[in-house]
Amino acid sequence: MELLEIVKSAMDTHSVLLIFLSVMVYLLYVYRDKFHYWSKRGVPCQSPAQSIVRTFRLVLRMDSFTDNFYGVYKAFDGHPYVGSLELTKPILVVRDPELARIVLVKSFSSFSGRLKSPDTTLDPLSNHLFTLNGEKWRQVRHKTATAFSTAKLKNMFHSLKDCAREMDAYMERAIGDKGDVEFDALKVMSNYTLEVIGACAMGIKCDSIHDEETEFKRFSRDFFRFDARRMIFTLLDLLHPKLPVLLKWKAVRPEVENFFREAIKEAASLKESEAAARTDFLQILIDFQKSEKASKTDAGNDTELVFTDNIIGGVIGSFFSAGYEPTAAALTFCLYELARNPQVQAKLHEEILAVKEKLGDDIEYETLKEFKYANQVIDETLRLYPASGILVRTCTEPFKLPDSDVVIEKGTKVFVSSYGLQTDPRYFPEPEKFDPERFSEENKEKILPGTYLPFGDGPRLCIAMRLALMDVKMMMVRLVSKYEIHTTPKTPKKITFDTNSFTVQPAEKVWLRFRRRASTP
Ligand code: HEM
Repeated sequence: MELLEIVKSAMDTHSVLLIFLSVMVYLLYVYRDKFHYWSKRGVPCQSPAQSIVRTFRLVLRMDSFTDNFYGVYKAFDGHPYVGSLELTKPILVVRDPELARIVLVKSFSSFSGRLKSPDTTLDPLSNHLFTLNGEKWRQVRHKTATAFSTAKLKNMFHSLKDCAREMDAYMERAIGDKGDVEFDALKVMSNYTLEVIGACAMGIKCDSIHDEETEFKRFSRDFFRFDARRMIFTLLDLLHPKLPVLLKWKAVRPEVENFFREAIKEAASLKESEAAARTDFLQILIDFQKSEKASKTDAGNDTELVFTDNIIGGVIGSFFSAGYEPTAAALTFCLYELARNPQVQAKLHEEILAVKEKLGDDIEYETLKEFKYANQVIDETLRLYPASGILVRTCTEPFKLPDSDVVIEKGTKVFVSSYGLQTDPRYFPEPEKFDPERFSEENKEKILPGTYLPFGDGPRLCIAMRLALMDVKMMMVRLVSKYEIHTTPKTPKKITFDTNSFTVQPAEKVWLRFRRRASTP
């Protein structure tokens, strides 16, 4: 029996409690000094027991990441920051907009790290933009960002439209003569966004719209999934950073790694044999690699490439995972809120009719700009459901917190609770109310910097923000122009967050009814 299976079966029994209680007692004894790290520095903090319970709730997937840190945010009202521990390591939770801006933007040089970069030999595909740090991250980010220029986005828009047409055909077939259909919205939107990311990332078809459990779907989900394997990896890493390496424990499962390696190899060899120029991310990364190799040969330089095959694999794999899940969730949450707020949906539909009357039925890249209220709906949705309720940074050089003597030491992780800030009544009155007017032209200006961070902020801001917004907006507008969206008796009254995912995903199925509009032929 594989070690993982043994641990999994153990988790079904009470022995798991016993194991963790023993670990807690052991840790409390061995690391008793470290538990007072923050209180010794005069920083308001969770008690050691609270920190340990919080960490275990996270590792055992009893809380989502967002809720876990939101608990800290709520409990320390009036404090700009809160000390806590990840088992024995100090972490700082930021709950003040100005400090959030300092960490993410103004003092980026002191907080340029995010997660620990995994061992490159043991776990090569785990090295990508989310985990790279320092100069390597800067080089990869700088080059990869060119894949999201306006010209490239315009090209991607054509791929989006092809996928949207396929989606239309799927919806129409499902609705048939009945006039309406009930869908698990996240599933259908995930099928669509995976198809989009396949086209943009590798110029391929994933064949996911027709609802089959394709390998692309399974492995893209698994790339970042917070499953039992990753839970053990996290725990080992927290106990001692060398443990995963010593035990040869990889964050990305070997099957997932092999799948992406093979898929990339196949797509790359197809490109070699094609005459037409390609503009997908993989092609762009391959081109970087080629020019890097050429310039190193010319200069007689044999230093390691930035765009190695492993980095290309990691970037593409992470794009698949980070690309399709949050975009699908954002679309699902938009549709959910539109269904629950018919007056908002009616206003959006009016805007769509007005724009179509002015510019014609076909939505083009330029036309998208006209849908101002659609932007407000998306902005408000991402306020209530940000893809990541916390933004993580690692301190890369000692930093003195403003107006205090507290120095954040190199290596300390800093968590900005974006969900806490975005749902704080001080910054967003009646925070639970879905109100797109908060983002109208005149109200938008009143939003305090550092309180609205759905794509993060600063140099590590989501690299694909413009693509994601274009994708969500186009599909939402298309759907609302053709269908009325309604809740059903099965639609959850309130969204709870999935504890098995790093990103904000609904824990329950979001059932919605799509009814063909009378005016649609
Ligand atoms: C609605 C959809 C999306 C949302 C809400 C979202 C949100 C985010 C957030 C909050 C971060 C962290 C930023 C920070 O730490 O400051 C992030 C980072 C990132 N996102 Fe997205 N994202 C979305 C779609 C995508 C897509 C489609 C891709 C890829 C095609 C992508 C690729 C990335 C990458 C690579 C990073 C890491 C950037 C770095 O550290 O340099 N995201 N995203």
